[in-house]
Amino acid sequence: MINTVKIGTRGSKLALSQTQQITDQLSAVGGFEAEIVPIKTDGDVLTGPLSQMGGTGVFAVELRTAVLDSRVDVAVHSLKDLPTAAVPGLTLAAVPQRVDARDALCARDGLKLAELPHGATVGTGSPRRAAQLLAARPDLAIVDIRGNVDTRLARVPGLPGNPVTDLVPGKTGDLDAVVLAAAGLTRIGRLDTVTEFLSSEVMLPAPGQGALALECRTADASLTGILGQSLAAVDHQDTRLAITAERALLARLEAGCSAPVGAFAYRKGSMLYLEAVVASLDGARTMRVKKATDGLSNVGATLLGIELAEELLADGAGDLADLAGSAQ
Ligand SMILES: NCc1[nH]cc(CCC(=O)O)c1CC(=O)O
Repeated sequence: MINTVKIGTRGSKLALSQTQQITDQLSAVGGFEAEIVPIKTDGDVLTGPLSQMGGTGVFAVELRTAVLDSRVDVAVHSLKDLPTAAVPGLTLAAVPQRVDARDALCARDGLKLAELPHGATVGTGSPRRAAQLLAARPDLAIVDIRGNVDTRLARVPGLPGNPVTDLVPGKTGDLDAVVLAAAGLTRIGRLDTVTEFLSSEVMLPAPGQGALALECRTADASLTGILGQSLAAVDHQDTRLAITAERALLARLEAGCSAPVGAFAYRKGSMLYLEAVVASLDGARTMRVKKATDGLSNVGATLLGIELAEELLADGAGDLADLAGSAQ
C-alpha cells in the first residue's frame, strides 16, 4: 500500500508546472499525500539539434525507468514526447482532458504568418513544423533552435515577458518569429506572446500535442487500489479516443517523433474524426488525408489511425518523407 504517492516528472519549468496541476487533482481525488520528484532525462542533458539525437523518447526513457524501479509511482509525460510502443510492466493509466492542441506563432511586432516579410527567419527544431511552415510560405528561412520555452521565446525581440536583452546572434532577439505549442505556452503563463494560433489547415499538431500521459506500474493501475481509482478519475474519454487514433496512425507509419507527420483527432457528435499530414522536409510536397469512424471505442480509434496511415502509405507517404525521422 502506497502512503505518499511519488510523481515523477522532468525538471523543466513546463514539466513542473503541468505536473503540479495534475498532482493537485490526483491527491484531491484520492485523498493521499503526493510528492513531486524531478528526474533528469537525456533530453535535458544532451545538446545539439533535437531532430538529430536519434531514437525516440529521449525525454521518456528515464521517467519510465524511474517508475519501473519504484523510485516514483507515477510518471507525468507530455503525451507527444511518449513513444508509441508499449512498455511491459507499465500502464497508460490516465490521459487527462487535452488543452489547446494547436501550434502558435510568436512573432515580433504582432505579425501573423501571412504578414512576415519575405525571407523572414522563423525558429523551430521540429521538422513537422518546418515542413508545414515552408508549405505555406516557401520564402521563409527556418532556423533550427532548441532549449526550453523561455529560451526559444527570447530569440524574438520584444515579446511580452522577455528579459530586456540586446541582439545576440544565436541567443537573443535574432529571429522574426518562433513556433511553439500553445499548450506549453499556456502552462507556463506565456500565452500573451502568441500573435497567431495556426489553424489545422496550415499546421497539424504533433500526435498527442496538448495532452498529458500518466503512467504507473501495471499492478498499481488496478481499480481496487486508491492510486488506480484516482488515475481513472482524471482520465478523459474523448481525449483518450483522440490520442489513440493519432498514435495508432504514427505507429502504423513507423514514424518517429521528429518525422514530418502531423495528426489531429476529435470527437464531434457520434463520430471520431482524424486528420493527418505527411510532408517532405522542404514543404514542397504534402499529403493530407481525413477520415471518420462511428466506432467510439479504443478499438475503433485504433482502426481509424491504422486505416488512415495505410491510405497515406498507399499514396506514397514513405517516399515523401524519411518517416523514421533520423537525418535531416
Ligand atoms: N517537445 C517539447 C514539448 N513537449 C511538450 C511541449 C508542450 C506542448 C504539449 O504538451 O503538447 C513541448 C514544447 C513545444 O513543443 O512547444
